[in-house]
Amino acid sequence: MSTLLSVDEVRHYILSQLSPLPVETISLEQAFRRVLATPILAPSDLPPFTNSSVDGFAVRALDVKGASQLHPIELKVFADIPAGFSPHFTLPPGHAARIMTGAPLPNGADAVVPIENTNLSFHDKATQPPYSVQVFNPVNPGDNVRPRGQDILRGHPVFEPGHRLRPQDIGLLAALGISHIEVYRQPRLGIFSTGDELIPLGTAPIPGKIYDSNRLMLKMLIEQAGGEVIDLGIVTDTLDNVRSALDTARRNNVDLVLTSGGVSVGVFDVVRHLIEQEGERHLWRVNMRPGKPILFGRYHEMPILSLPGNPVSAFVGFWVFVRPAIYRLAGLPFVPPLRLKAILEHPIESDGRESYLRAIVSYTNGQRLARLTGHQGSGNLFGLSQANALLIVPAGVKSLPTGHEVDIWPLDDSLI
Ligand SMILES: Nc1nc2c(c(=O)[nH]1)N[C@H]1C(S)=C(S)[C@@H](COP(=O)(O)OP(=O)(O)OC[C@H]3O[C@@H](n4cnc5c(N)ncnc54)[C@H](O)[C@@H]3O)O[C@H]1N2
Ligand code: MOO
Repeated sequence: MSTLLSVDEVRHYILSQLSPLPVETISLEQAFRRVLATPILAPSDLPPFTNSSVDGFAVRALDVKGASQLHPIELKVFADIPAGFSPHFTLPPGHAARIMTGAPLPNGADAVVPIENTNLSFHDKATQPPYSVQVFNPVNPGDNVRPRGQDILRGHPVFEPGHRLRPQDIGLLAALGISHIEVYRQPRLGIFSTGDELIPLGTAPIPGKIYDSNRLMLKMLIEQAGGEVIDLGIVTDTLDNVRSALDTARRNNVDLVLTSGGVSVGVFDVVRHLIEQEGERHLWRVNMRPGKPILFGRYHEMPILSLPGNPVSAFVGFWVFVRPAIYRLAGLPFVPPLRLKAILEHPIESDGRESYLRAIVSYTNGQRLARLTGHQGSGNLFGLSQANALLIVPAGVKSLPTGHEVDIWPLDDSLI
């Protein structure tokens, strides 16, 4: 048997064949999970003006020096500053201005006394400001004041290119008044499943046939990774049908085609045959379990990544190769997936390929413990669904004893 390529070699090669997609301008409304293509510098200070962090009275700190519960200091209330109002006056010495949280501090004032430290209670918005206020506590200059630019100064870098926008980032850009941004175009992936045995969901069971589970799973995985899906359905095992699906993908200008099934050594493994005869097969078969017969190539320039039909092989192949490929197209830098350590609860046998086994990892006495879920056959989706991590056995290793420390990939956030 020819030597199999290593997982790292294959991933490296696939990434070298793909580049970030062209840049487009979109509105911030559409920006969730999109990847910035240009740096963003703060166009203005944030907050844009010095303002109060409490509801209370803006004062000159010197005026309330020595104030106490027994000896309050009384100040005349000069004005009212509701949020949204811009005060065009200077607070005269010996005076206070009623101010609401977020409202601009008037010139002359250098601190705010919270309403709780005065003889007054909360007023509703419509209430006229009182004639005077008694202050029970002193304040230092700057107390309860949020200076202009405290959060970020104009011209300061906010985000670098390659940053994927989260809700809080979008909130920040909105606060800065940025309504449009330049991002990499979202990767568009065409997907289809191959196999004469496949029937679509919603049809009655037929002897010898199985439901096409890969397409739905891969569709969700693509969307989770930030890609857009062009669903090309189920394709039966003929060269004509596979060619026609690939041509449809080309017409839809997909950035990458993802297929499942038909890449092993069977007579009906038509995806591989078609790519070998009418496209370019760049690589095939990786030293990995499950997922060995993965194929990468091109069909009339269009990159194609073909995953094995076994559902767990398709899932693992996606995690190991397709997700990084989508990230590359999306303009994200390659970051190796987060690996954590766990201790084996039982011995493990492997076949020497780099293995991604389905595991349940739990915390006991501050340690992560790992055990395998059910039968590890690459067709067994239940075992995958039970797992909260993939347990990685390195290439060349055939057995690991109880207590051995292994690497795991969390499949959900509960382990992080
Ligand atoms: N003689 C050999 N046979 C096989 C080898 C080998 O090296 N020598 N490799 C095995 C390995 S490893 C894998 S993985 C599979 C992959 O084969 P294919 O990619 O060609 O996939 P299929 O044969 O089409 O299907 C495999 C398996 O998966 C089921 N399947 C396919 N598509 C779907 C789908 N969309 N949803 C659910 N299940 C699907 C299919 O019915 C088969 O059971 O080859 C081994 N054989
Ligand atoms: O590589 Mo296959 O994916 O072992 O099942």
